[in-house]
Amino acid sequence: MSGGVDSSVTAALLAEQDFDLSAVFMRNWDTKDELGADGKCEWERDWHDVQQVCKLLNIPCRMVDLSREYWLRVFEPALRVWERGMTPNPDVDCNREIKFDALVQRLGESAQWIATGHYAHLQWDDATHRAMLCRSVDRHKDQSYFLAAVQEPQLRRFMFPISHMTKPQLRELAHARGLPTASREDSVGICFVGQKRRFEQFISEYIPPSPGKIVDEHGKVIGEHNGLWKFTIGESSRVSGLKTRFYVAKKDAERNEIVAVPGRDHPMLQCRAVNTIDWRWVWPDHDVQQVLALQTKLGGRFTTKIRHAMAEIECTPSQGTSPENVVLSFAHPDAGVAPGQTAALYLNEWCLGCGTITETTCTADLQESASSEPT
Ligand SMILES: Nc1ncnc2c1ncn2[C@@H]1O[C@H](COP(=O)(O)OP(=O)(O)OP(=O)(O)O)[C@@H](O)[C@H]1O
Repeated sequence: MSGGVDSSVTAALLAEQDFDLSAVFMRNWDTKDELGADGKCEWERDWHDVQQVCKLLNIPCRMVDLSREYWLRVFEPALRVWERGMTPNPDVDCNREIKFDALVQRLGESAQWIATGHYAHLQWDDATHRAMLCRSVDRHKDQSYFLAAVQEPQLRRFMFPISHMTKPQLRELAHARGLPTASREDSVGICFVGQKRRFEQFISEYIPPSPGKIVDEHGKVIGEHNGLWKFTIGESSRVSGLKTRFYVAKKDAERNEIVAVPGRDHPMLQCRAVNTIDWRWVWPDHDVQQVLALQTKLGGRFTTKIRHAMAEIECTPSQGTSPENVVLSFAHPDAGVAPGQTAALYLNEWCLGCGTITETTCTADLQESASSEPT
């Protein structure tokens, strides 16, 4: 339980059934001086709420400290990715490394099943008796994207009891049960950065400034920046001294340069395909050929999701130049796609796994290669 309303309702639903239940709160962050507006650490407030809910439901609860594991396996690797000018997704890594691995190891045999308040659905495949990770009923809240790097042997021990509910239904139920967390706002952003702390201020405590140039698409210097990680691809940004807004099209880590373009519709912002590596298929024996064969068998379409909040893009997966490489070609261009991000692949409702984007191909790249082809 996290202290949020989703895991509170999860516990309440299970408490009404015949389970031998106990709650676990993970403390993932150790910094004592990061206080919220009320003078309490974020995790202290969360732990307090977990205890309140458990008291009401009459279930035992305990705290486990996984801050060391979180630091080593999620936060430090993410810092290295930000430093290289790329965009990691620590929430995907947190599920893979911490909730579905370090926590499971720590609980050992003491827990036969583990339930969380994720909006995702596990369906059981009749033929193989394996769990299929699927979207939840609430499409808007669906969190299967964050679980795309967790593999089936880990997933099969989990339950997602709120997968059939929408958030408004869940809040209603929380109020009806008188849960003290019923009105708690949804958590936003990276799980360890408290809601009130701004991302930039937080990360700048860990990554030193690294000044460099901002150039336009022709390489002309138009401004300066203080660190690649402060800029997000696709984001509109002000360059001091210039009146018009610019959009970040590219971050060049070797030159420590940002390429900015003048309009949101610029061809350098329109991503048409991504090259990905480090694939984690939810069913570990899957590969590109197998998922293409699945589509032939089951029908339907492939889509990819690159950020939680982003709309899905219809795509075609194909084998890249090496066995580790998967290329996802988009049916229509999309903005704001960046190296480092996690691309999850879906076949209809089924989330098949995810890879890490190493390279993007945009409309401008395609125009360039077409114009350089011999006529
Ligand atoms: N610190 C934690 N300790 C134990 N479980 C956690 C913790 N953080 C998250 N979880 C589990 O993972 C689920 C998803 O967490 P996440 O932070 O992504 O979602 P959320 O939608 O904000 O959920 P909630 O409303 O329960 O906080 C939670 O519902 C909870 O079951």
